Amino acid sequence: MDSTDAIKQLGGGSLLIAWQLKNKKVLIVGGGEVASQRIESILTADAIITVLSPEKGLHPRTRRFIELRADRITYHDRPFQGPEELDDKDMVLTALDDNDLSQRIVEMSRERRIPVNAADIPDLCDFYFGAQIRDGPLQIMISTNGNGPRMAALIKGRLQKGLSGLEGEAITKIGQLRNKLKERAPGVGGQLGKQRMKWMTALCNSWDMEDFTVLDDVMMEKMLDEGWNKDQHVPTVQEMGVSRLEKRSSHSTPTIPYLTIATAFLAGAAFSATLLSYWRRS
Ligand SMILES: C[C@@]1(CC(=O)O)C2=NC(=C\c3[nH]c(c(CCC(=O)O)c3CC(=O)O)Cc3[nH]c(c(CC(=O)O)c3CCC(=O)O)/C=C3\N/C(=C\2)[C@@H](CCC(=O)O)[C@]3(C)CC(=O)O)/[C@H]1CCC(=O)O
Ligand SMILES: NC(=O)c1ccc[n+]([C@@H]2O[C@H](COP(=O)([O-])OP(=O)(O)OC[C@H]3O[C@@H](n4cnc5c(N)ncnc54)[C@H](O)[C@@H]3O)[C@@H](O)[C@H]2O)c1
Repeated sequence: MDSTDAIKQLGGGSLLIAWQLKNKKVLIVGGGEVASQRIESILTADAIITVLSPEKGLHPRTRRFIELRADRITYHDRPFQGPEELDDKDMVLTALDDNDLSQRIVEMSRERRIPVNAADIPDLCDFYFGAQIRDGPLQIMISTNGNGPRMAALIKGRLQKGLSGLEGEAITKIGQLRNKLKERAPGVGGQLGKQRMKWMTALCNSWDMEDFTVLDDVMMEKMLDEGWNKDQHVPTVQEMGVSRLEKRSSHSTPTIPYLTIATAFLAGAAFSATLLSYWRRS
């Protein structure tokens, strides 16, 4: 990537970022199907939403969001009135069947330097939405940079097939462990920061991702006591007594992924007993 040619050729894409919208004010103009998808995405990001649309144009999903999430959504049953609608807003989204109005709202937003997305005018968008895969803290966005939104949805399906469905849980556990580590080794940057990063990186690299899902509070403390606190040793799965007999292979199979040896033994014993009694009867 760092070759001269590669550096000279950088460009033509968009910046992929995880925008932090918590408690920011988002205006959505329009209440149809696309608006309902926007509301879902924006609610996920904990923003405060204002929806503007005549009541007769509301999609049933939009209606449901408005009814059920009054804590986050203010709804106005009226058409867009003018630039004052943009006062205090941190982001503006249009999802309108009126291309001219959409364009004017983009211009108004631009004058006020408010980031704006117009669902019907890609060329004027400051950012695009993408197909999303979410699993707890794991967020994957697929973007075709405006070329083929349906393709993004199809690629999402492909990627989902390759995930175990346990990644989100594993990441949650890693997040908890990182917080505990930061409590033991506080501070930003410096030598300690480097050591912390090295330990976390080595740990993440050496365990199977799914193994992290079995960690509980006690095991995390043990890992830090017997790992980090002892010369920053990276504990192995075996040292931690993590026993894994079965790994969930597909996103769509909601089986219990981990069995303790005892449970597996009991299950095995019960199976053999059933088999034996069947043989005796026949
Ligand atoms: C990914 C997704 C996310 C989301 O919307 O949340 C998304 N569109 C989705 C679906 C979808 N959209 C359309 C179809 C019909 C088939 C087709 O046209 O392909 C389908 C398929 C379907 O519904 O299955 C029609 C369409 N889309 C845009 C226009 C305007 C235009 O292009 O002029 C038109 C009318 C075109 C026309 O009139 O012909 C524009 C945009 N749509 C984007 C995102 C941005 C680019 C993202 C990217 O390139 O990756 C961008 C640029 C702006 C934006 O919206 O931010 C979501 C799938 C989510 C999922 O299923 O998981
Ligand atoms: N980006 C995407 O993913 C995507 C996908 C499909 C369609 N689109 C485009 O997005 C737009 C919206 O699609 P949709 O299916 O939600 O359309 P829709 O017809 O269901 O919704 C249009 C909404 O605009 C509202 N509206 C109209 N005039 C208004 C005004 N003056 N003030 C406030 N609200 C007003 C209506 O009440 C309605 O709720 C279309 O232009 C479509 O081409 C984008």
